[in-house]
Amino acid sequence: MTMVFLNKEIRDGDNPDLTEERKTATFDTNKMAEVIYGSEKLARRRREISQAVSLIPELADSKPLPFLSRNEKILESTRKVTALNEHLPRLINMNDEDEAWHIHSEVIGFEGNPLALHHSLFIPPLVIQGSDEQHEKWLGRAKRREIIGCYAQTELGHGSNIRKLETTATYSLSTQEFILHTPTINALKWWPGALGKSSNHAVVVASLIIKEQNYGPHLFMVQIRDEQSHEPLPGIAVGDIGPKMAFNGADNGFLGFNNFRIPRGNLLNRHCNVEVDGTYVRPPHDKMNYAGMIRVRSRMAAEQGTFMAQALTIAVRYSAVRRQGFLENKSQEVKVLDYQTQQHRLFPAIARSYAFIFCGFETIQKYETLQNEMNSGNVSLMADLHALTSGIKSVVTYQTGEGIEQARMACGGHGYSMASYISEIYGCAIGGCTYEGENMVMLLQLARYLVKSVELAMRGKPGDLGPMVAYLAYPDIKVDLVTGPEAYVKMFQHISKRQSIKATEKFHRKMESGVSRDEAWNQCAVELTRASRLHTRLYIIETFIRRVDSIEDLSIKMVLTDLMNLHLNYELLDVASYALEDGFMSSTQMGFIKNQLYSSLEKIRPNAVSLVDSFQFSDLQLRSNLLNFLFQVLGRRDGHVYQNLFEWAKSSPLNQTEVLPSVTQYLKPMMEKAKL
Ligand SMILES: CC/C=C\C/C=C\C/C=C\C/C=C\C/C=C\C/C=C/C(=O)SCCNC(=O)CCNC(=O)[C@H](O)C(C)(C)COP(=O)(O)OP(=O)(O)OC[C@H]1O[C@@H](n2cnc3c(N)ncnc32)[C@H](O)[C@@H]1OP(=O)(O)O
Ligand SMILES: Cc1cc2nc3c(=O)[nH]c(=O)nc-3n(C[C@H](O)[C@H](O)[C@H](O)COP(=O)(O)OP(=O)(O)OC[C@H]3O[C@@H](n4cnc5c(N)ncnc54)[C@H](O)[C@@H]3O)c2cc1C
Repeated sequence: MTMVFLNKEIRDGDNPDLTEERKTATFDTNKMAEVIYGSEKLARRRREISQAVSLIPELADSKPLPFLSRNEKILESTRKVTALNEHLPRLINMNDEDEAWHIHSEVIGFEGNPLALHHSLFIPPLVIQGSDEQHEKWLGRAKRREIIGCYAQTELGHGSNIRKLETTATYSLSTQEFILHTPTINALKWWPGALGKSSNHAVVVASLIIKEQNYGPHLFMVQIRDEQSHEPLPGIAVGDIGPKMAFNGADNGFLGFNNFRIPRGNLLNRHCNVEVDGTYVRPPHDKMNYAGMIRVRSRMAAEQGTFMAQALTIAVRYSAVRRQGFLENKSQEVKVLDYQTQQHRLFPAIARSYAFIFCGFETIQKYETLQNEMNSGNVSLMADLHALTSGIKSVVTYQTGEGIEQARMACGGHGYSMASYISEIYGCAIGGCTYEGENMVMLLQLARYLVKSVELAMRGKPGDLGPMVAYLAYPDIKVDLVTGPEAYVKMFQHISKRQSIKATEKFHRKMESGVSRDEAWNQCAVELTRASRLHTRLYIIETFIRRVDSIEDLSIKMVLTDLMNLHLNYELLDVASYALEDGFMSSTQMGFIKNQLYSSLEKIRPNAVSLVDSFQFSDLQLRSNLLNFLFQVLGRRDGHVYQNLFEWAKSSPLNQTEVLPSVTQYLKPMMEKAKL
């Protein structure tokens, strides 16, 4: 039975420790979900979709994935994604990307699947870079899933430095074709998700060569497999790159071309073109072909925020049912969630999840504005958004990795078991530190922008600074943190500005001493990446404050203010040395920040479980359901972890027989031999 108690859903038969937590919450989790996901409708749709999915047995896992071989994982993820394909039109609005993302992550989970990249990396570049005629030819087919595609950019020898990609697309004047070629082993495409065994099409990034001149990376639509037999087309070598740290339900692949010909019309040519006579038509921005990467990076804050939120949902629920050790009362052991160290481990990460999701939605909107502007020929926003998303991508992926690892440790030994599901989430999330631009490389992209901005400010041209970096020209006026969030922002601005200036000055000094520009840059790179991180963390703080300010519901605003204060104090404490160094922050202020942090932990404690419940991940999504098979169990909404852990262990294939061949073949003979 389900009853509503103080606006909170309490279910009969749940672990009483979790029920007690849900009763103490001061807010309604449905209302919080509306704030997290942006509207009542979006939050409600997620619940409706989860509910509908839970009634379709074939969408549940038929086996626990950690017990499967790689082939079985791929078969199972493909079974689910194709079954889902059949149900999709009934379950979601097919034009709504958020609904599509939600239902896929719910059904497929983190292991990846052969269609994951089709929607996130194959269709979007086709939309962004393809002309209307090309949309007509391929987009409908792709959307209907008549063809399956991937995004093939990275090569064995080059991923970060895409100007040096070795795959060539040489224009043949005589046949009006492009000839795709892989001149060396290093030039093999390497890593693209779903390329290895599943895709029959790829958006391939290759260096465009016309009359022996290299025009740099361009995007081409390439059919790589026969649509009937699924065999690679002649001139194509393609396969799987083997098991990875995660995403083992997906077939990341390699791809090589042996003078493989494609029609001239396969260059994605909305913004650039090669005419019949070989004349190259330039795009309106040099880096137009990189626009798709900005798009993916702009989505990563919200995405990573939800990855971390899933790990935290598991860890916080478990911490509320796990009892170990004593506080004052020696007759009953305490919930581990009552330990200050446990709270310090988990609550700042909850705050970051909220912060990343809020920041993520703002960034996605910024990208949509950019996309509309680009469509009408205005590319002036590209540089700003490239810098911003480069920083956000790097900071959120790193901090998400930290947060998930804390969640794992917070679950003690059971966190280390695959029954927790946390290792799978971790493996997937930290991939984000590398994919879509290695973090250091992207931080250095933002640093270019910061250095230029500092130079403008130094040259007395603060009016030329965009709103994102206007603070670099602000005067240093000491602040009293007691006055609230704005003072924290000013303190952070000082820290970030000082680091950007220090790094820029060091860079200038190096060049003045005769070191070349590139070498000077490299000698300052650590300081430059520090500046980028500080700038990005400041931006995330500002978006958090903006979001909380905009909330009208008082009960929600109060708990989010507690979470925001925790975030402000945690972030500032983490970077305080920068402000202590130049005396901008006093040791008294430092003590104040620490005390505020500890008091925030206490304030959040009664709301901790409801703060993670508010993300409204279903048990299926956390792989904690027992729908029609035993699966990961630690984050279950009902909190019954122990009996389900035992069931999980019993379902291990190793336990299907009492005596394993390893014993009969090796251990027994060894022991027998020892007796002689
Ligand atoms: C449906 C879902 C199902 C289930 C869901 C459940 C679970 C799964 C969840 C998630 C998983 C999802 C997806 C799968 C995972 C992975 C997919 C991964 C895909 C990839 O990785 S694709 C490959 C990505 N590769 C990269 O990002 C490469 C990085 N490198 C670069 O971008 C460039 O090389 C770099 C570093 C920018 C340098 O380029 P270049 O050398 O050309 O430029 P310069 O450095 O010289 O700079 C010159 C100038 O140009 C400016 N600039 C650079 N880039 C841009 C840009 N994009 N826009 C605007 N301007 C740009 C730069 O700032 C310089 O300006 P300046 O001269 O300073 O003014
Ligand atoms: C899970 C996963 C999925 C992926 N999916 C796809 C996909 O679908 N399609 C696709 O095309 N690619 C994909 N990739 C590839 C990915 O985009 C690249 O691996 C990534 O861009 C990093 O490039 P790299 O491997 O060349 O790293 P490298 O650049 O070789 O990095 C190695 C080290 O060198 C450092 N480094 C490199 N250049 C610089 C520099 N200029 N300054 C300072 N340090 C530097 C880096 O910081 C890093 O520490 C995927 C990768 C992963 C892990």
